[in-house]
Amino acid sequence: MRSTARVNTAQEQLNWVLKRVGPLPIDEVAVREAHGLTLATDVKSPLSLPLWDNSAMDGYAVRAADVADAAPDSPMTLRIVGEVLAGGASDPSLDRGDAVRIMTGAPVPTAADTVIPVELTRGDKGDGSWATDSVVVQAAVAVGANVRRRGEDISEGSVLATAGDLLGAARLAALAAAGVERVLVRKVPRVAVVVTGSELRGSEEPLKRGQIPESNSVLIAGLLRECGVQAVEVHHSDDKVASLAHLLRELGGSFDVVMTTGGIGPGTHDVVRIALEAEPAVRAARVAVRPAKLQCAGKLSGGAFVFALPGNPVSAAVSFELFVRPALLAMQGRSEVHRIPVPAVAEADWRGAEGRLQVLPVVVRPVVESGGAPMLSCAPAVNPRGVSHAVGGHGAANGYALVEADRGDVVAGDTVPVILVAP
Ligand SMILES: Nc1nc2c(c(=O)[nH]1)N[C@H]1C(S)=C(S)[C@@H](COP(=O)(O)OP(=O)(O)OC[C@H]3O[C@@H](n4cnc5c(N)ncnc54)[C@H](O)[C@@H]3O)O[C@H]1N2
Ligand code: MOO
Repeated sequence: MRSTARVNTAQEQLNWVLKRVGPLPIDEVAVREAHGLTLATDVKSPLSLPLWDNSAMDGYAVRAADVADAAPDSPMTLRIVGEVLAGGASDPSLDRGDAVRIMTGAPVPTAADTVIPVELTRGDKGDGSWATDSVVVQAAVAVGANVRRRGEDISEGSVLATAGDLLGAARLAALAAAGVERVLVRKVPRVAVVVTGSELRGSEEPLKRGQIPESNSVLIAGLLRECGVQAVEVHHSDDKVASLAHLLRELGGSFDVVMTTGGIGPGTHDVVRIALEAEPAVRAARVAVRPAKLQCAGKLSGGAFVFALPGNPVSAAVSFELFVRPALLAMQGRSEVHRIPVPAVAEADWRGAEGRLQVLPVVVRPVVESGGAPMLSCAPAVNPRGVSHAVGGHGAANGYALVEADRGDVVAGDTVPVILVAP
């Protein structure tokens, strides 16, 4: 492992990481199994949506010209010559003065051009009731009213989804509606997480002096799920350099990404840093960001990309947000790997990070100033003087305020960029 001589900016560190990761191979999966995956190719719609002209209302399919003179004082009576239900394949013909009962979603007969909702007609039992043999229309209707035209939503052959799209519920429904059964997606990285620290108590063990409950694996596994990595293998290292180095070698050969937390400081027992010293393509960097200034990342000899994150829980979370999340999305071939900062009004004063990008966990909420436009406000979720260990307050944060290195302190009422990170 080598160490950077100078302090990098967060952007430089991110660029360094992104240069060393690329999209994983492609898999073919059923649309119904593809939720949360990333599309690997553009998909053109094999069908037009709607597939054919169909009714937007329960009512009568007519020729608008036949009822052009209808009015409350000169109603017109139409002869009912058929009925089409949703799913019905019939195409009844209409002569002048004919109507066909039609239900929402049913194909509009070729000979009709307009649908009159049943509420606007008089039937067997008066206004708005259904008619058996003839129906009375008391108003003219515009040609094409209540007809959903073939292809008005999506035309056959047009691009329905683009390589790099996250396949969320709406996108998958669009593909399913267009008759797409299978899609090509990027493989999801296989990720192993190793937590280190002899002070960490496993679940259900009693707490002795000096011990704390282990929480970083819960944090990291959750953050991984939030960027598409569902299956995560978690290891608890015993804090011996030799066994950790052995574990990292093993995991490095069978995973795409290995993440560790803790043990990268300059301390005498910072075993991750020591274990990674033998890895030539891993780099220890000091980054001008607060928290999360210590970053070790790079390619393990076995092939996996390693992120050795600081042990402090909020530092680990911020490292994940700044460097790991974009890399994992890039590996999945996602077209957009960055979050979009939005402006929010600071609810309190706080000290900036003097020469470092401050990434402060905040609670972001919508506010409506009297008479003004609605906007967002943000309040520190943790004490800005001691962020990196404040795992409790961090739990309430739904975003991070990004205060640039040269900006100085923040004063209540200032506008600051925030990124929203809640799932
Ligand atoms: N002399 C210096 N000391 C420290 C420096 C420095 O530059 N010079 N940097 C500080 C910063 S910044 C950080 S961040 C930490 C990095 O330390 P490590 O990555 O070695 O982390 P640990 O010492 O192992 O742990 C730090 C802290 O986090 C708690 N922790 C660790 N793992 C977990 C876990 N899985 N679940 C919950 N909590 C965890 C651990 O108990 C410590 O309190 O170094 C500073 N020191
Ligand atoms: O810089 Mo450490 O990595 O914040 O808490």
